[in-house]
Amino acid sequence: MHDQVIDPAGHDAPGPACGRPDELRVPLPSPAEITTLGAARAAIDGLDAALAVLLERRAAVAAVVQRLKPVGGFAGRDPGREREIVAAMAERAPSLGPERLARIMAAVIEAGLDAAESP
Ligand SMILES: C=C(O[C@@H]1C=C(C(=O)O)C=C[C@H]1O)C(=O)O
Repeated sequence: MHDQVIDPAGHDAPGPACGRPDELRVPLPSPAEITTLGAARAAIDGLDAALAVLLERRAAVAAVVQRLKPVGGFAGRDPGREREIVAAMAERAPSLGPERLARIMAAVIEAGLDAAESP
């Protein structure tokens, strides 16, 4: 279904391949090639492992932005910037579309701001 995956923590569970601490390589499973429930769940577990790494790193970078902006945190929330982010993501994920991505990214952004304020 997809390439061998190397778990950086050395566990058996599927995980993103991290060749270096600053690099993440993820095999993208092909939905059309998945034919069993177990394979589908294994594919989701691999994707979720990569998402977790990306979400944690995104929150850490968003926390840097909060320290650099004149007004950070929830008080400095920037709806225009958030719309730009969603529009750019909608180009890469057209099947999700801007409305669903806006909901997803609102949750991601709020969780990141929350983590920055209460680490
Ligand atoms: C990171 C920023 O601060 C907030 C958080 C954002 C994010 O997590 O992407 C985007 C806009 C702001 O609401 C920013 O202004 O760029």
